[in-house]
Amino acid sequence: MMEDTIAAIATPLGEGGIAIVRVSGREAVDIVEKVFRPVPGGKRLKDRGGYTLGLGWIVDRKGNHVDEVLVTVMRGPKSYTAEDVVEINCHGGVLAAIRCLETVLENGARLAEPGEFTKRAFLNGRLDISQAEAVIDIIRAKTEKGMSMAVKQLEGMLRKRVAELEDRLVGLNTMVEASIDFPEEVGDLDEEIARQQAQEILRELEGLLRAGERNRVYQWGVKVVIAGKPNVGKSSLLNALLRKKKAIVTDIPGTTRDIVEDYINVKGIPVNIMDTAGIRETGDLVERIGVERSEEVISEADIILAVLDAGAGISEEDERVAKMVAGRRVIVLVNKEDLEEKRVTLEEVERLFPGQTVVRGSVKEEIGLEELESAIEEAVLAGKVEAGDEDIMVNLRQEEAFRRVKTSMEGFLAGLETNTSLDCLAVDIGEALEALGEITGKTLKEDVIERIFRDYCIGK
Ligand SMILES: Nc1nc2c(c(=O)[nH]1)N(C=O)[C@@H](CNc1ccc(C(=O)N[C@@H](CCC(=O)O)C(=O)O)cc1)CN2
Ligand SMILES: Nc1nc2c(ncn2[C@@H]2O[C@H](COP(=O)(O)OP(=O)(O)OP(=O)(O)O)[C@@H](O)[C@H]2O)c(=O)[nH]1
Ligand SMILES: [Mg+2]
Repeated sequence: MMEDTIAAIATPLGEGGIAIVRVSGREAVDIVEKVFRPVPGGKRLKDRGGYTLGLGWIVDRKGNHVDEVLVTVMRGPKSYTAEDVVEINCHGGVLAAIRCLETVLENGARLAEPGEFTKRAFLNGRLDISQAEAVIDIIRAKTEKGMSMAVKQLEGMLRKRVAELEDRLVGLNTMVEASIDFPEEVGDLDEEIARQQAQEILRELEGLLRAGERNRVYQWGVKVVIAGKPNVGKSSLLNALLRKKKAIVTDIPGTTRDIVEDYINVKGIPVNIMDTAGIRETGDLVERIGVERSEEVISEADIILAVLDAGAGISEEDERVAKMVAGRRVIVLVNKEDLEEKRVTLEEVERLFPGQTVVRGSVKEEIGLEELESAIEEAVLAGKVEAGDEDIMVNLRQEEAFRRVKTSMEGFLAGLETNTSLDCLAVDIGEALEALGEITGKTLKEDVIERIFRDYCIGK
């Protein structure tokens, strides 16, 4: 149990219906008791049962009413942190929340660090670290899909899978240790069984790593940059995908100069989409800076949407764009297909962007947009979709640990082949178990734990 009692505002600072000041720790009830005055006939906090609400006033040292509030008591271990928690529900104004918080801090609570409530839930064993990490993923989720995967993680999806792996490893370890400790009784290690077990563990690890890599895009999203020469319809495309008139569209080449960006949801993938200045040689200083910026963001894109103008035909400027994006993941949109006179052939597009996905359409007539979104999804998931992969999330920290488990298991298998000593095999398994423990937080070092929670919001 932690020493200090911590407090923070758990809701965003701004005008709203209600704001919550959360207090957690051994003295949570005592501290709030000092500043809470129940309405006549209402119970004192000490006498309240867990998970009940009481109406009253928060009063400061001078006896002034700070705000009218509802107070919830949740007694540990039945609370978010597994400690005594008191939540003060005050009116949703910035000052109401700050004044209630100050009153609690003046009476012995300390301001909580970012993520400290969740950290306590972890340190007190209510959540493992993969579930604690899921809490922040839920808060930051940008699409339904990202949200639903984070919720599964909070429910303990990865925790369960790691526990199963751990069971298998412990089983394998028992086999090896028994042969070391009681060679007469159990005899030599049955290498065939050990090999099979290790291979099964490896297969499971590979599945988790694959699913993790694929599913991370639903959490983090991708950066898609619209590129092309002036006047092909890049800004029109941005607006069409956003379903709002965000960027200025005119028939004057060189309209866009700044990068215009926003987020769209493409089949559950959060896409940061950017419109750029049309690429061309220009004497206009402002436009030239715009073109430089385009080149910069193009170089950082995950996917480039290269737009061509079916009516204008291929020009030197298109060649320049093609060179710029050669070797990258590109989706080509041949735009303005609604025009009578078409001057762009598929052969030319194929020559310019060999092997890339081509979509023909018209932003003006809203033709080809669906196909474009599917092409984005395909490009993002290219090579990553595998039957049997599930909605499991594996973040980079967890992935790194899984890779170490994998390396140890490969070492174990190699050891079996070369008849290494049993002691060496036991070391491999020990290392695998240690790395696995980092995923749930069993064997995490203090500084890593600190780093994980530092990214959280105050009050979480
Ligand atoms: N007002 C409020 N709303 C909130 C939270 C909160 O802490 N306060 N939460 C978080 O920020 C989330 C809810 N998460 C929670 C998870 C577990 C427990 C809890 O008390 N668990 C105990 C007892 C469960 C029971 O009643 O049996 C336990 O697991 O032992 C509370 C909140 C979202 N909404
Ligand atoms: N006929 C036709 N015109 C289009 C289509 N898409 C865009 N346009 C027109 O093409 C012109 C240029 O569109 P923009 O979206 O401003 O082009 P841009 O590529 O952003 O141009 P810059 O910002 O100058 O690089 C506008 O007059 C649009 O209305 C289309 O599918 N068909
Ligand atoms: Mg534009």
